[in-house]
Amino acid sequence: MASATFLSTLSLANKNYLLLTPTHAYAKGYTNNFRVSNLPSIVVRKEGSVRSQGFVAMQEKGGSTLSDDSRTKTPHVLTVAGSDSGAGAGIQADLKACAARRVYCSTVITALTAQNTVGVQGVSNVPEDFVAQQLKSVLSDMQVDVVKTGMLPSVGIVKTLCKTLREFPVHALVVDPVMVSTSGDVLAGPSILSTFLEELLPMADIITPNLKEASALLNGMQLETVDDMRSAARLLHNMGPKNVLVKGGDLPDSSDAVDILYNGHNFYELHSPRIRTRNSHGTGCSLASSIAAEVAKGYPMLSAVKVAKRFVETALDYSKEIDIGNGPQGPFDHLLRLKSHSQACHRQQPFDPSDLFLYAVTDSRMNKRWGRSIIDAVKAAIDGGATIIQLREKDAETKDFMESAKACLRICHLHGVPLLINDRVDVAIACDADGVHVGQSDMPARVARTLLGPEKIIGVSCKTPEQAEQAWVDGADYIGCGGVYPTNTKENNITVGLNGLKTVCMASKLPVVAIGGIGVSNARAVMEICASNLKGVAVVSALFDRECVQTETRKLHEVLLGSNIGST
Ligand SMILES: Nc1ncnc2c1ncn2[C@@H]1O[C@H](COP(=O)(O)OP(=O)(O)OP(=O)(O)O)[C@@H](O)[C@H]1O
Ligand SMILES: Cc1ncc(CO)c(N)n1
Ligand SMILES: [Mg+2]
Repeated sequence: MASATFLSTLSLANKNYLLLTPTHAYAKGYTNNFRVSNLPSIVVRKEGSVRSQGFVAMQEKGGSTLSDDSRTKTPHVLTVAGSDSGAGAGIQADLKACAARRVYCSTVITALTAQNTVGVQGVSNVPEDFVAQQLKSVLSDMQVDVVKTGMLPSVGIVKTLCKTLREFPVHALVVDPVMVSTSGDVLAGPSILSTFLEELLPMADIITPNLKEASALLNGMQLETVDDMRSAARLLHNMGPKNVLVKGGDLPDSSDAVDILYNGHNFYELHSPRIRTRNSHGTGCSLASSIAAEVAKGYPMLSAVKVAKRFVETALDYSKEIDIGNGPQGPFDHLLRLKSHSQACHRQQPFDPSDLFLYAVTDSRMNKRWGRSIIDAVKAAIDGGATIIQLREKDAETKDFMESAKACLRICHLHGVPLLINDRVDVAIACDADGVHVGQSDMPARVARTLLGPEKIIGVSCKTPEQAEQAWVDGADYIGCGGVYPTNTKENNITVGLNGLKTVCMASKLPVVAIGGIGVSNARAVMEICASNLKGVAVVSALFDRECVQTETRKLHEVLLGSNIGST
């Protein structure tokens, strides 16, 4: 939409900079994060006249960046749409889709709708001048890359938008010509059609009508087949938008959800399997927002549409069982997070330090030696009284490890026992384990926390108070301290002894589990160091390098029950 012009040249730190507006810089591809790699670095001043005037100072070729002054551009979509109180469509869907697609989303609200899974019970338009005020607030301050429109309920609002966009040009405009909700309620009446066609469509980089909307824009043309969708796309393209996506979500008798993209040169027939679900309210808004998000990241239109369609399909598939509202069309879950909480067997319990009481750590070599599978080993340990399981499978192939971990997780959850994965944060994520245990040379706990999120359990092996302090700072949930006694399970492992264990316990607020050479004969001595945060013992050989895992676990359980764990 915008043509780039350099506004002037400026000298900063004895180097020459070209001044251009952020929008122009974007339009020319001069930004760092838009995949235009062989261009000079962009410098945005944090304070002072350059930034506050809304300009981007771009260093001339060959120079270096002003490092402490540089800012990375965050992809930004502005949605101009109606609010849906049920939060399945409209502004709320746009915010969730943009969050899921990882771009920033600002919002200009054009109307409030009282809406739920049954239908639309009421609509109240926002006054035109207040829509104008919202648009100006956002566009005059923030560097919006893409504007996406949804419900534009009056001619005045459409005109206001077009006027403001001429004043504040953006990189791209995505128009979802929302007219009628799936429940059949009118969201923008026929009175807006002529302004829509004459003013808004010619400015659009893409329009995304569904079958009914394409038909309304084309004077009631009948659309029943994919060929009809192609004809409609061509006719709509003649009205000025650079791309047309006719969505076939409502195409009768089609096993696939087929959309037609036309860019004036080529047709692309985009298929995805049709998900059988009640929860498809807001697919159109979400698709358009996701397209806007990908364009804001710098992707070309065809890739943006493909990614967006795949995202909607994945989210619909994921959300099939979500049960919200009593009407015919429910919302779906953009962030793919709701299901695990609604399924009882996956309910994540908060970490309970007393789970460290009898901590069983599997070992692939020992299992092999005794001819048992990892699943049998875990079952036997749980039957014997293990209160937490860690899978430590140093030799396993990743694929096998993942499959066994999933099976073990099911068993552990049936018994209310948490399952942790040693070292392999990727495997923990892939099988949605309860957490990980990492050593000093593994992935730092702080990084694991970022990847796993706030709820998962993270344990760290520590031998010293300094390591224990770092584990706390990094957000670990517990410390594994050892080797308390010499052990063959781990090569070159320094033994810290009971004194080392006590020192770490005293130095930390975190719960501690002792590890290394511990078994029935010495577990009591370990627990008798009397540190209130020593919550249990972790055991490998004493359980798994034995003929009967269940019997050994039970014996250890009895010894621990007789000790005074965490009681002082
Ligand atoms: N059941 C489904 N399975 C897979 N994809 C679907 C399904 N329903 C719709 N889609 C896809 O979702 C996107 C949105 O299309 P749809 O025709 O549902 O838009 P819409 O009618 O504007 O939606 P809204 O209810 O938000 O107004 C399209 O890419 C479409 O192909
Ligand atoms: C507010 C709003 N915008 C768009 C749609 C279309 O899904 C809807 N139902 N509600
Ligand atoms: Mg729609």
